[in-house]
Amino acid sequence: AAPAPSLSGLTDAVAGRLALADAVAASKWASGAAIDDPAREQVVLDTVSQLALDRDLDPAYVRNVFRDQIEASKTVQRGLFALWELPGQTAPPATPDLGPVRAAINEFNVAIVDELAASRDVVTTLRCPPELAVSSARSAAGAGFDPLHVAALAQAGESVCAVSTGSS
Ligand SMILES: O=C(O)C(=O)C[C@]1(C(=O)O)C=C[C@@H](O)C=C1
Repeated sequence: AAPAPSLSGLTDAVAGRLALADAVAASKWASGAAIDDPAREQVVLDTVSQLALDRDLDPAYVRNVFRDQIEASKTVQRGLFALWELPGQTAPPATPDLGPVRAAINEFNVAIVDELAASRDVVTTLRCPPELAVSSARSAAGAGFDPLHVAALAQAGESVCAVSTGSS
C-alpha cells in the first residue's frame, strides 16, 4: 500500500477530537446546557498555548488551530441539535456530566499539539494544503464521517497550513 500521507497523524487526531462532539452534544441536549462554554474554551486555549511553548511552537499559531477545533466542534453540535429538533428524531441518551468526554478531549488536545510539532516542517510549505486535503479525506473515511462531520473537519483544518510556526 502507499505510505500514509505525512499529515495523517494530525488529521486522525483532529478527526478523533471532532468525533467527540457527538458525545458533548448528547450530554448538553440531556442537561439543557448551552453549546457555547466560553470559560471552558479559555481553559482549552490557555492549555494548548503552554503545550505549544513546551514544544517550541508559536502559541499564537497553535491557538488559531484550536480556535478552529472549537468552532468545528460547535458546527457538529449545532448540526446535531438541529437534527434532534426535527419531528420524529431523538437524541441518544447521555449523562449531563461532561467530565469524561472533556478528559478525552484533553488527550486529543495534547496529541494534536504533538502532531503539529512533528509536522512543523511540512505545515509551512506549499506541500501542506494538498497533503492536508488528502489526509483529511483519508481520516474522514476512516472515521466513517457523514457530510456534517466532513464539513466540520475541513473547518478544523483551516489554520493548519501556516507561513511560520516558530516561537522566536
Ligand atoms: O467542552 C465543551 O463543552 C465543548 O463543547 C467542546 C468545546 C471544545 O471544542 O473544546 C467546544 C465548544 C465549547 O464552547 C467549549 C469547548
